[in-house]
Amino acid sequence: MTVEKSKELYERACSVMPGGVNSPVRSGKAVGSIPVFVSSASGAYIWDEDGNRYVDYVCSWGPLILGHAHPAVVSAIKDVAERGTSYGIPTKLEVDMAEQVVKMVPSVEMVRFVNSGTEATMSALRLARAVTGRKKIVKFGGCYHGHSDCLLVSSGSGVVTLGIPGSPGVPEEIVTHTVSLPYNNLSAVEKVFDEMGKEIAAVIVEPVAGNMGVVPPEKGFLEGLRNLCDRWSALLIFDEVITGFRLSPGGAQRYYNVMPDITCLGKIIGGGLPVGAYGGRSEIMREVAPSGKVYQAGTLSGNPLAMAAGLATLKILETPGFYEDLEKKSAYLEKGLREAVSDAGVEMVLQRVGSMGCGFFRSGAVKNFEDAIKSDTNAYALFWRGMLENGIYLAPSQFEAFFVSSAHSYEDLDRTIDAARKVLKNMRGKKD
Ligand SMILES: Cc1ncc(COP(=O)(O)O)c(C=O)c1O
Ligand SMILES: N[C@H](C=O)CCC(=O)O
Repeated sequence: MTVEKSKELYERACSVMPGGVNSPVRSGKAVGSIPVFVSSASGAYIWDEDGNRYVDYVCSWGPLILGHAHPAVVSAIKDVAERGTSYGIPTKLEVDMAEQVVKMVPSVEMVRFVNSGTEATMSALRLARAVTGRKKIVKFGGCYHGHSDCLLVSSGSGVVTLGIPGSPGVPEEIVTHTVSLPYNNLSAVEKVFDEMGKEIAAVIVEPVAGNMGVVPPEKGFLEGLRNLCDRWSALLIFDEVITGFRLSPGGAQRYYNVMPDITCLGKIIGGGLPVGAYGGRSEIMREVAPSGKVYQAGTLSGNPLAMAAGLATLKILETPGFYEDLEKKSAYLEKGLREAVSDAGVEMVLQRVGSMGCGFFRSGAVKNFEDAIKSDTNAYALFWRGMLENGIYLAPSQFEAFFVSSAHSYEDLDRTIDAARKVLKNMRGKKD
């Protein structure tokens, strides 16, 4: 396998873009590689500039639950593009899309579309602070909610992958109102509420953590957060940027049957185009300008191409049996990988919820960030490079998820399991 063209592009990229990429997680730094440069994609596959084909489990970091270039999504985008790409004036598509989201996500009665998950969480927090008249927010170590200042504390995703402790440029005064606690530790949350409950505006949580690898909520954790927020009149924000429309048509809130006050959405809602959204009960959402005073705006918000791609995607997700099929495929992959791990005698813990999962190179279940960072990242790097050589594209970080899409065939899954078996066997006793 040659990646000469990717190498050339990477050299050019590094002289004109920081680190050669437009988002840090794309860099292969953490796995001792250069990034491969993609030239095209279809279904479960991506092709790089050198013509190598890979089965893709990054799926654009989650949005592509239908796989790449799904015909219905492409056709919706083409159809709209021919009539204009942006107006900055309301469209019927935005109304259709908002109605669709309200129909699918149980706790959302009104929604505002933005352009990214970062905007969604940032705006949700502003709204929560305005509604409660309080300043403090509680988040959890290893959860990632985008890169807005007050949320870049004990963050997952690229922040942990690249070993960045916080971020220079974020003033201390801004993060003094952010309290970070261990995921799945309800008594730590209780303690903080006992100390400063009347100052806490909101608790923001990834209902399944997907940015420190994949860490499911322990039984009672989400319910406990709901109860504490109710007791102290704080708002519960579910950051469903990853889990929204992935775990069920109604996201993690439907999957676990725990309702937040505000839901942040992104990724799948845009069908592969840049969209985010935040929504909740009408009485809360009416506080957003122009019906209320909480300011939040966007030149391209509700962009017709993005609305069309999102709507086409969400409609397909309503097909009866869609999530059952995805679960079967994901369980098949998990079973095959478990067998490969056990046959190879390598220490790897597989954690999966629905079609998102990850393998931590360590022993024992991972319940929080502390556990996750004890993984052997050198072993992951070795595994990643081996899988790439065998035509399987995984996230270039131990602390990200793999995603199964409806486009992955059982043949693709078998190919992945065979590759893992071969790579893991070769790894025994070897480290970076
Ligand atoms: C849970 C979660 N929240 C928020 C974000 C931020 O979204 P975006 O990258 O679209 O700004 C991400 C991913 O990046 C995410 O995984
Ligand atoms: N883990 C991030 C989102 O889920 C990865 C996306 C990015 O930051 O580029």
